[in-house]
Amino acid sequence: MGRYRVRVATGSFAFSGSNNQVRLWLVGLRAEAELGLRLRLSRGQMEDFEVDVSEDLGPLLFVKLRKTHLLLKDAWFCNHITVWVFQESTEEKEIMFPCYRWVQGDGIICLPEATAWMMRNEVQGLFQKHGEEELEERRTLYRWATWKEGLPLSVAAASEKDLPLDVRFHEGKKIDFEGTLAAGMMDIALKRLYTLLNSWKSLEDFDQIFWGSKSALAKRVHQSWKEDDFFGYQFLNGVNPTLLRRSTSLPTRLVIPPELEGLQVQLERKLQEGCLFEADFSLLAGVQANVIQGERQHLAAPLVMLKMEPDGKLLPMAIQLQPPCSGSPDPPLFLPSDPSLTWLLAKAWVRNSDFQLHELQAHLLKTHLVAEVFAVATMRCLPGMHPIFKLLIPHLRYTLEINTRARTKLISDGGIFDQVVNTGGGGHLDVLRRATACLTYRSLCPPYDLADRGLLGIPSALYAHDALRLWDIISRYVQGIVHLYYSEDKVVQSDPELQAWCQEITEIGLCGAQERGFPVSFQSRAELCHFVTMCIFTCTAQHSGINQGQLDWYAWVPNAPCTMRKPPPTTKDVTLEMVMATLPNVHQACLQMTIAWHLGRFQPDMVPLGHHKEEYFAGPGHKAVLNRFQEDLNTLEREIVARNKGLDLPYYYLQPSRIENSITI
Ligand SMILES: CCCCC/C=C\C[C@@H](/C=C/C=C\C/C=C\CCCC(=O)O)OO
Ligand SMILES: [Fe+2]
Repeated sequence: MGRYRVRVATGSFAFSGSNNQVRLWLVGLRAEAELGLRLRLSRGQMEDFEVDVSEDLGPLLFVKLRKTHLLLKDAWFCNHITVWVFQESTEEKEIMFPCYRWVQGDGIICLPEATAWMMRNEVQGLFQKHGEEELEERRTLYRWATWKEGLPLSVAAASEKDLPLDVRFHEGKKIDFEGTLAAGMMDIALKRLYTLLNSWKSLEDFDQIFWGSKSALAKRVHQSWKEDDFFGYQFLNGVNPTLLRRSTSLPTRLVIPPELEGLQVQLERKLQEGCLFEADFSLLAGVQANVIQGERQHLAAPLVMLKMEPDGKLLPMAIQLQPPCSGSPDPPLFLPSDPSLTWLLAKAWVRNSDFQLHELQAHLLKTHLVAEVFAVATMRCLPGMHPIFKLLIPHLRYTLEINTRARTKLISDGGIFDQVVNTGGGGHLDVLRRATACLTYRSLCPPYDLADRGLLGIPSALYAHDALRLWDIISRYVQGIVHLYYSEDKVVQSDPELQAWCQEITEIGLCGAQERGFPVSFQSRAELCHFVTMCIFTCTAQHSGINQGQLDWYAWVPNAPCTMRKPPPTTKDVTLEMVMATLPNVHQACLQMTIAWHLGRFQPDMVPLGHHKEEYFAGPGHKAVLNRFQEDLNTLEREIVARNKGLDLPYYYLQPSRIENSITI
């Protein structure tokens, strides 16, 4: 017997409230009691009421709730339920029952109290049983599917409408996503009309479509895209900082003709000095190019050699557009000393190739699709009371829906890639398969990836610096939470749900990725923390570092052409007509600008890294860990803002306030 105060918190986004009636039960170790209330819950409200219960319930384990409707079914989003227990001679006790899910239909939902996992082996196994039943239901809701062979598995959903309501865009996000896309398409129509009667013969003609709100950096790209140091800078701190590596030898594919002996000497000298770098796009070699409106597009697989100057600038030394092919003449090397249009076209080919590997390998595969594997495995293997579920779930928000939309609109038959990208038409799937086949665990962990690529300790490598700082901050946060639950390595080893989660990611979701360094089990807290840090880093910092730059670097199309309509040059006599006939046409350029803007813009309902409002954990320990995380992020924010003040080109993609808490776009 006792007096209870109950608080019911409803979500604050559109349609969270419900006109249906909601009934509640308190379930204790010794008994359960219906609270006899018929609640109608309003959006964004916390509604309190007090009840006296005659039975002796014992320690509260669950709250059960059930929504009943007379006529209209009206889903309700339950944030959480909090119960205060008043008993004689004891302090009032607050017990939290997190939910953060839609309550649909008239089934009974059972919410375990927030610290249930700590008692999973006690209370007559009630929590264990609840977790098993929960996973049984989740495994029917979240099923693996093979969208295309050779790619990571995805969630089974033909379109976003097939996804469970709990992982769908909330109404505001959906309206914003679809509304701005429609506005972007209008933009294209206007630009097409405007350019209809005008020429498309010079590079300046791209100015005709370069209007509308532009970031300061996009305007700078428009100004400086032809400059060699600006070209080199992008490999370090542009939209795709994942390809550059310090050379350890001259690449075997680099064939230097005798007449360029001087170049050979320079390259070798830079190699000896440790300041020779390379960007190798060999992954694109032999990929079938798209056919757009009956016009064959073309692809290259460049190699770029660059030198790091003492002032931190990265300058191109030579570009080889295609790898040597036996039985064919050696491919020409394009040099900064070539005629300006020739050198500019060679750089444009590199930028087009970088567009392909950035969007397909660095962006789609190594953030979106990998995050989707984490999301599906988490929903299938970890019950809501599991600490790793609670730690990860805020970083998986909206990812299943944005990826499903990408599969149906972007990389689908007739999607954006088929419409305007030179790897479209099936080549993009070939690139995704090749990239998946060489996707390593180390490449998703900046301390290893940057070391392997020889990019540690370079003052002008701002992405590298900020990525390492964020990795350490996230790692401390993960360790703080994990150590609250796993007191020693044995507890990790003996957690079957955790081990199943790891195995499902590596062996099923990533299709046997143990061959590429991914773990199939966790033998220690350190291994668990490293893996979960990689998950959160990928879903937050890495995606922000790779996604945001589309707005800045892809708006001026000649800097990142989505397609190339003529073959790569094989001689040095290049004309402006060749350049304009090669770069995207008006329609292709307009669509690129619209999609790049749509995907790269700031999301209106974005949640900054570490600032999710959902409270899955209970108890002072978690709050202290989360507070420390937020303090560390604030410190880094100040560091980056101060650093950027002194930079000609500020790097802000990994500024914590600009990092979204999950992959939502
Ligand atoms: C040309 C840019 C390709 C970017 C591919 C990389 C990652 C996927 C992307 C998510 C996209 C999600 C949905 C598709 C968005 C717009 C297409 C709409 C086209 C249409 O409706 O006609 O990450 O940001
Ligand atoms: Fe994205």
